Amino acid sequence: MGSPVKRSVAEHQRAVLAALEPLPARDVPIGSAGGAVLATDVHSRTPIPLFDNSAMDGYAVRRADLIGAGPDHPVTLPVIADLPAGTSARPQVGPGTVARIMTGAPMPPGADAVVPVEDTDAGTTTVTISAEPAEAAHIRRAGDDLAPGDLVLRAGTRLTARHLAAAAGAGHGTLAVHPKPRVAVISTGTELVDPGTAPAWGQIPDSNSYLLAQSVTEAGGTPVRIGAVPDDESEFARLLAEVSPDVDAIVLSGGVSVGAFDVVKAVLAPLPSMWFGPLAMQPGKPQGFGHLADGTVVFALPGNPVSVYVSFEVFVRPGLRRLAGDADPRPVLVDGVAEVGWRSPPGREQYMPVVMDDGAGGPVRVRPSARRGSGSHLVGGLAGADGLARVAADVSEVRAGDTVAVLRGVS
Ligand SMILES: Nc1nc2c(c(=O)[nH]1)N[C@H]1C(S)=C(S)[C@@H](COP(=O)(O)OP(=O)(O)OC[C@H]3O[C@@H](n4cnc5c(N)ncnc54)[C@H](O)[C@@H]3O)O[C@H]1N2
Ligand code: MOO
Repeated sequence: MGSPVKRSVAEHQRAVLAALEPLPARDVPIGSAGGAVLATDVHSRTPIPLFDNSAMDGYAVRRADLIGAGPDHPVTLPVIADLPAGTSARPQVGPGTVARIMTGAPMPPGADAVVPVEDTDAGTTTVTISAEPAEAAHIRRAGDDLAPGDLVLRAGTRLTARHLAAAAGAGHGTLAVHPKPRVAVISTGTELVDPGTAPAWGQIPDSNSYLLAQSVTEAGGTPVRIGAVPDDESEFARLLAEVSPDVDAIVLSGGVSVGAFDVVKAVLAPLPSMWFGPLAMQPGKPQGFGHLADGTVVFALPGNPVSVYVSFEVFVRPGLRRLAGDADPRPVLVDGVAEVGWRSPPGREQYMPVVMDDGAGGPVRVRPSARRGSGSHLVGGLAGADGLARVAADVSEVRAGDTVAVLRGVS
């Protein structure tokens, strides 16, 4: 049995992204659009502000009535209306009169400035004003911010709180977004038990389905955690058929290597739409990717927990972000300086879980987070990892002081 040629990490990442397209856009209420990627440009439907309005609680006045007013020359005028924010009244403010006005209320016709209440005696039938307002004082003009038709948000924006506020202010109750991918998570392995239950001899807790479900959430998807299933081919095939109509993607762990009971490979490798093969990567060597006959995307990851974490960050997260509409979902790496040295297997691109020390303004410093390095079974050490240091396939040893590329994890 010879070793098949290994695909590089970059080739596999390209193959994954090339096979995926953003999910078709749909209109959703803006209250549900947070975190999604906008599918179309959004323009303002109205001017912002919508109408000239007061920036202060005070009095809408005709400035000409108050030329020369001051503490030593107070001017007393009748109050002809009371205008709270939200009023539909539009009283005419004639010469020698004022209207009491609150912040956000529309400026009444005839008035051309606002005097803050602090510069008055706060009267309600007549008011004594002891300041001369500047021209157009404390008026917020219609369209100061945006004119109708102005661009508010660009297609491709991942919507955050401030984007939603701008869209709402511009008159939009719904937005066209790429939906969040729904992603089923299934762990395969007869040895797996639910965490917290006592494992019998030979059994271990299923950690992968929890890692993957939470990773899907953190990547902006909606996880459907099925949990652990035994290595039974017909049961596994039935489960896939049952789950796939309800989801956009399925992330599997385990059963993709060359073992005698590798159920994922046994059931899926015969499909022409699935690719299986070794990657020149450590950890994460055996992988599968493709889709089921109904189009559901499948990521088949190796079972070792660190391999699952690394494979998610390098392939699955970018893939899910592509489904979610991100134009360039490839991971962003930063430079880090190795605090200690470690070994890397020749011919495989290594992803070493590392602690990242951001330092005080200096370069990021990194060191392996697990006592025993990048072993793919070291699930305990994952908890201390802030990111993954990438070591090129042709490098067999990282020395203290070397610069490595680091993929920062979700914190
Ligand atoms: N003869 C060979 N054996 C192996 C090779 C190889 O090239 N030749 N590759 C090794 C590498 S590298 C990896 S990675 C694993 C991948 O194997 P599988 O994807 O088939 O995974 P399993 O055998 O099902 O499990 C591997 C390991 O991970 C544990 N595991 C599985 N699922 C979970 C889970 N949900 N939670 C926690 N731990 C899990 C499982 O018990 C095994 O210890 O193959 C190597 N072997
Ligand atoms: O590829 Mo395996 O994930 O190295 O342990």
